[in-house]
Amino acid sequence: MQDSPNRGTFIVIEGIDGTGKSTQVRMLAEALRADGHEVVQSFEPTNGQYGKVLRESASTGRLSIDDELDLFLKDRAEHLDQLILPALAEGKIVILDRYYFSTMAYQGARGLDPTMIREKNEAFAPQPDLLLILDLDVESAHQRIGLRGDTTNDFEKAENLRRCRDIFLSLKPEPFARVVPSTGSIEEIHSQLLELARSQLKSASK
Ligand SMILES: Nc1ncnc2c1ncn2[C@@H]1O[C@H](COP(=O)(O)OP(=O)(O)OP(=O)(O)O)[C@@H](O)[C@H]1O
Ligand SMILES: Cc1cn([C@H]2C[C@H](O)[C@@H](COP(=O)(O)O)O2)c(=O)[nH]c1=O
Repeated sequence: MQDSPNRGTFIVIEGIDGTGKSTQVRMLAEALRADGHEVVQSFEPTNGQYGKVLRESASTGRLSIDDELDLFLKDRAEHLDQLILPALAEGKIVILDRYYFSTMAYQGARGLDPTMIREKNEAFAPQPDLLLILDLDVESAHQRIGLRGDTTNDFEKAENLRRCRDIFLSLKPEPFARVVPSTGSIEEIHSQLLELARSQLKSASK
């Protein structure tokens, strides 16, 4: 899909469950607003009609792989249409907690070909300007999920997350991707992400 001209900046934060994505999306959005930017923050799966079904399936039992892929694609198309593309067209910064790289990783970990998943997504979903992949070993990620007060769900089984992590790391050579180790403190990781985002905004304004 072609990028539209005069658009805002599209930043995506990815990684396996428990790496700190939601924490960092919130902090990055606040810091960029403090810099004077208009920022829209959001997440996938959304709380829309398709996203709700997917969220429920994490505790009630996963759908068939075909139905799961179909619903993630529909949820994303609706998200792009209703929120992401309008905000970018207005020149805003959009920061997402998960996007189609999660589909490559999680539905790829269930056996689908990540390249096929990517092609299906990129037929309608624009690439982000900056993809920040938080990387953490599965054991530490599970500890953090436990500290948050949650038990692990059907998407978060250790073997599944190991495969997801490998697929996320396979994206490292992409020119728009940066892998950031998530082993440091929340503040340390925030500083790194903010520096990468500011540098992206600076190069886009040249
Ligand atoms: N760098 C860090 N060091 C220690 N704890 C952290 C760090 N980052 C986040 N946490 C804590 O780990 C837990 C999980 O963080 P968070 O919910 O942001 O992760 P997430 O990647 O969004 O998870 P999920 O994908 O499951 O929604 C939270 O309790 C958060 O406070
Ligand atoms: C976008 C997307 C998400 N998932 C999975 C990954 C998570 O385990 C759950 C819920 O997300 P949250 O960030 O923990 O709230 O959904 C997926 O399998 N495929 C996707 O495309």
